Amino acid sequence: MADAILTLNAGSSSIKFALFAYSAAIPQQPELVGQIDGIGAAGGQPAHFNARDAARHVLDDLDLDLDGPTETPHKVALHFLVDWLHQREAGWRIRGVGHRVVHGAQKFSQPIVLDAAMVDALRGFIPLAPLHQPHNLAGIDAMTAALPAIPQVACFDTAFHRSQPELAQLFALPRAITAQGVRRYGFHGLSYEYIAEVLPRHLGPQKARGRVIVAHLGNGASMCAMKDLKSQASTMGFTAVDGLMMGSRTGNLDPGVLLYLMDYHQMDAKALTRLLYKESGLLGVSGISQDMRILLDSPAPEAREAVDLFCYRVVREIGSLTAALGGLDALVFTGGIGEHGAPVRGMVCDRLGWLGLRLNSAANDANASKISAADSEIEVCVIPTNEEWIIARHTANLIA
Ligand SMILES: Nc1ncnc2c1ncn2[C@@H]1O[C@H](COP(=O)(O)OP(=O)(O)O)[C@@H](O)[C@H]1O
Ligand SMILES: CC(=O)OP(=O)(O)O
Ligand SMILES: [Mg+2]
Repeated sequence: MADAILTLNAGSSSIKFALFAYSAAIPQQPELVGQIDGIGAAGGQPAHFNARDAARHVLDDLDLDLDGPTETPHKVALHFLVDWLHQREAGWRIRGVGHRVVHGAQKFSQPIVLDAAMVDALRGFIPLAPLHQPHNLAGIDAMTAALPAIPQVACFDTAFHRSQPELAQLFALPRAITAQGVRRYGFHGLSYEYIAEVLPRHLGPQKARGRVIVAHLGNGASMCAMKDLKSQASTMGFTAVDGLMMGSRTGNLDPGVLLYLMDYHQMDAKALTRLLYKESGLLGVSGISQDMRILLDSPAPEAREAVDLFCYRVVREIGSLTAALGGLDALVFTGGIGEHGAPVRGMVCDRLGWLGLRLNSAANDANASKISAADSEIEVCVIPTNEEWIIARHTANLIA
């Protein structure tokens, strides 16, 4: 039996997992990788499970009915996954489980080995990330129950941003509220940590340490301004609803809109949470879907407007982050939309000619790793992210 590290990334509508061979240097490619997505989808749509081996051969691909009499769809999905892994992991001995945990607040700026007190502390951050933290914790609970003797490690989405200058983390609130931890945290840190690690290979060591914006455009979307491969600023703030427009989240919003909805539409915190996180973004503006692929294929003007607004907001925030960095040397696209959405990258880059950015359209259409033209003043890259590998490596280091 060979030793392995299991990683779990339990998101708002999906659970991603990967199994890595455990060695002194964890390989970037997992032995087993898969996901359950479409968890809790509207209209009774089934969830979907897919798993592939190291050669990317499909091991299983099936619809899942997660409706249970008592348990939430996420919990049913986790039970399915634990059973499936039990059957499939034959030949592997799991030595540690690494979890993506979205919020570590000010308390955690490094990955940690979990114990009961730590898990309790993480539960205290649920109000800061209502769409993510409960699912992260459900994943930790399920794996602790299934593998009680195996160390569980939490890797935080917020940790990478703790290097930001104080001004980038502050809201213009009274000090007493700031002191309670109401500050800008930033998320998708495991993805940015991966990009920072591989960036010198793409840009060369010198430019990689320059002024770089990384656009992580997935279902959740944010951008990170980096210098010296460290986070200087991010579009996400106190929670993962801030910044860019997302699949079903608003991104930044005039706080006056919330006051208006509370005062004149009697919406309470629960109703506003649903509105801001689940009913807005690409889904709310298009009225069709939160899936960028569906909107790009749709002839409906509302779909077009949703995509246009998404790109416009990315461009506006690139302007803001460029100002924070004092200029721009390179732009990196990652995440599902960033890696595969050539039309989105094209629309964003076409609006950045004022920065001296020139796109190589053929390279962009081919999802090439470098998509800027030879005469572009800004180098533009597409780099597939690998949050799972970052989690596996931290886990291996901590349990060694
Ligand atoms: N070929 C594609 N073109 C455009 N968008 C795509 C493509 N493939 C995936 N996406 C989009 O990527 C998003 C999901 O990104 P992903 O990073 O997997 O999300 P998350 O990890 O946040 O669940 C969806 O909006 C999906 O439509
Ligand atoms: C923090 C966040 O938005 O995560 P995700 O993209 O997985 O929804
Ligand atoms: Mg993601």
